[in-house]
Amino acid sequence: MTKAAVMGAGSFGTAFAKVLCDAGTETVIWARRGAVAESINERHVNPDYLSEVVLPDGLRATDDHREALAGAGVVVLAVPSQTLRTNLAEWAGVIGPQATLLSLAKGVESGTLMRMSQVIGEVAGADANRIAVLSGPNLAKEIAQGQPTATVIACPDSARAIALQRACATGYFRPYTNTDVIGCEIGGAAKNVIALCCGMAVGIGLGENTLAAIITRGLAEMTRLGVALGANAKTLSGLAGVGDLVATCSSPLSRNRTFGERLGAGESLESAQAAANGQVAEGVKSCSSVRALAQSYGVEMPLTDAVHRVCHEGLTPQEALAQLLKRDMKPE
Ligand SMILES: NC(=O)c1ccc[n+]([C@@H]2O[C@H](COP(=O)([O-])OP(=O)(O)OC[C@H]3O[C@@H](n4cnc5c(N)ncnc54)[C@H](O)[C@@H]3O)[C@@H](O)[C@H]2O)c1
Ligand SMILES: O=P(O)(O)OC[C@H](O)CO
Repeated sequence: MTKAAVMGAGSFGTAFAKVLCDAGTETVIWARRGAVAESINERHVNPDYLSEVVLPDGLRATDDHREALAGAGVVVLAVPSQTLRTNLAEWAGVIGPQATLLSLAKGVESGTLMRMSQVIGEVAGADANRIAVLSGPNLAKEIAQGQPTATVIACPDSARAIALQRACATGYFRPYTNTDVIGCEIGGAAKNVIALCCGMAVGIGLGENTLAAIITRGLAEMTRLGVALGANAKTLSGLAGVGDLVATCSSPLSRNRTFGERLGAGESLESAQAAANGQVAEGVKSCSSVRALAQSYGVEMPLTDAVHRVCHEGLTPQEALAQLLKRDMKPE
């Protein structure tokens, strides 16, 4: 049976490692800190993330990446998108030549404007058929509690996608397959930015009409970008697009929405960052890379542009909102 190595013991790495174990897949999780690995092995608890969840007895943990990766047929990359390149560079030499690389990260790399599958291909020297991405409405805490959840596993090689689907399907976790890696990745990266925007609206004190408008127009702009990059528009209207957009924009569990809410309520970027307690709100960096990617393809993304200007150019959320409403009238 295939062994899976989950590289990263943050919220989603921990929740997904539990899913793999519950699906009957032999799983080892790599944690940066030895104390975290020790706690998972001895007390079946990750003290830093989802600490209220009891992890399966069968989940092994280590802070030694060589030990985690030895013999792994599936390597799950569960680190933030802006550190994936550096992390993977350390690990690439010991990943098996046939292993499937599954990215959980939702972001576009700053500077290179690469999607995560592109970063993985470049750093690991892996063929696109070996690289898969998982994306969908997947709030880690709800998954760890065993709440019914669906997701998408996208890989150009359908057989690998099906093998991954089998490796993580449980009574509460239902993965669908897709070959549209670009659509899934753009959905995952762009919805974090739209969730920041929704959070800002909530922080300002606005209601459901505004949120529905942001979600719907957010979907329109992320679909424009995805299609320009070669995605299938249907992917963006599925779980990895609309699904994730709705979950992230609506849930107080979302780090991106919560971060936006703090900005909307008048907190500074630094103060919102401090309150995040080291947990990643990917949209804060990806708003700039998604915006730059869109600009390079001549795609208009007014909400993403507004979020970038609030996060990085000193505009207040109220000013950004006023500017959005002043844009030229147009047909839907
Ligand atoms: N949390 C969720 O609900 C969720 C769901 C779906 C997808 N994701 C995506 O999964 C990815 C990982 O998210 P997460 O929630 O596990 O994040 P997190 O902040 O909870 O954890 C990040 C993990 O990466 C590790 N790490 C390794 N190298 C690092 C470095 N140089 N800097 C910072 N951290 C480093 C940290 O130790 C930690 O274990 C993100 O791209 C996120 O968008 C998260
Ligand atoms: O907590 P967030 O905002 O990173 O969102 C988590 C997941 O991506 C939701 O699908």
